[in-house]
Amino acid sequence: MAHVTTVEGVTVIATESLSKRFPRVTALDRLSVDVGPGVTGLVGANGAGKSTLIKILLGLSPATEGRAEVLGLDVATKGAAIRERVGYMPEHDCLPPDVSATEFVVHMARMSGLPPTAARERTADTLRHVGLYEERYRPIGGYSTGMKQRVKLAQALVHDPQLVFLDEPTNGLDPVGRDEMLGLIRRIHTDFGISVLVTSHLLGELERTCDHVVVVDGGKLLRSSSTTDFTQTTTTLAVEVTDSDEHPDGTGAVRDALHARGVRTEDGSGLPGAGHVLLLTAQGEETYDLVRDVIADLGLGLVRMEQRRHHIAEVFRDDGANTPASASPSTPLSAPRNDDGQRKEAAGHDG
Ligand SMILES: Nc1ncnc2c1ncn2[C@@H]1O[C@H](COP(=O)(O)OP(=O)(O)OP(=O)(O)O)[C@@H](O)[C@H]1O
Repeated sequence: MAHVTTVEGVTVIATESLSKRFPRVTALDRLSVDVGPGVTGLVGANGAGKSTLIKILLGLSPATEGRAEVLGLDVATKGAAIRERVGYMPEHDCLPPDVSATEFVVHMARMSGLPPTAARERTADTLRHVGLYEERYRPIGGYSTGMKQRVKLAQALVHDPQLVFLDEPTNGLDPVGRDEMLGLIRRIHTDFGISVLVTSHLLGELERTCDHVVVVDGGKLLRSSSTTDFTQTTTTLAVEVTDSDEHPDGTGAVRDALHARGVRTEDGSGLPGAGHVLLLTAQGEETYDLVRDVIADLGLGLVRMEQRRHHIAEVFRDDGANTPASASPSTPLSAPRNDDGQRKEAAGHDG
């Protein structure tokens, strides 16, 4: 296990062969992973072991085997010290309906040891930061899901932690609410320098938000790498063109013209984020020139021509059994199952 400190570039969370067995289920199975500063996504299907890992890292639930450190503190013996330094946003709705956001967050700040005045000031700042204004004086019971998620986020931040664990913070939010929450999460790190471990079963949103992504399935580590490695630039070119009166299927016309010049293409329409696009392998500058000339000769407009990037979702392939699989043959991924043989809902891509 790496030496752990909060200095940029080294590990803030480290686990070594960490296992958690319940009577019928192995929730974590010899998980060894190091997480550095920044925003890290922990992605996996429902039941993959994400919440279990967070509870162990907070010192709230003992591991069956293995060990883990958070901010250099051993989770088995230093739970209280870890919880002083780490904020936690739980997955499920756990807010008291009859008190206001201000009352609740002040209470949580006081529980964290802040004196009364500091607790009130920090609460006001934090609620403003998460986007709760006048409504912060109303009882939480009348809040929307998005507002409740913001209150849960605020209470995780109010004691100015070095690190926060956010368990499925976008759960139950509509696309706009999800984007707002992801923006807030990003700013937790950029504005305050707080490191973030955020869980989700939606791969696409982690791709946009995180510096680093850890993928777990059936309690096992599938992959841990920087988001840029996940979304590496490939030599595949994505080309999208306009249609014209002469060529009502502009894409088809370009495809035929390229085929006539010996360039193979694929239809990329089914890929995440792709519209009506052609994919082809770039063989250097000549390929760009050829595509440009073909489009110009046909009198079509070029909408975009860009190098395609891998999407994190490509580490998962639906082969009928929702089996996670590798994006490349060089990183084979197993398809472990829990002890009870069940596989829960597979991790999805939110487009
Ligand atoms: N206290 C418990 N007793 C028995 N089994 C448990 C307990 N807590 C979790 N599990 C099981 O351990 C596995 C991992 O659960 P966990 O909640 O960590 O998954 P998760 O990845 O967080 O998914 P979700 O987002 O659905 O909570 C699941 O099969 C779950 O049923």
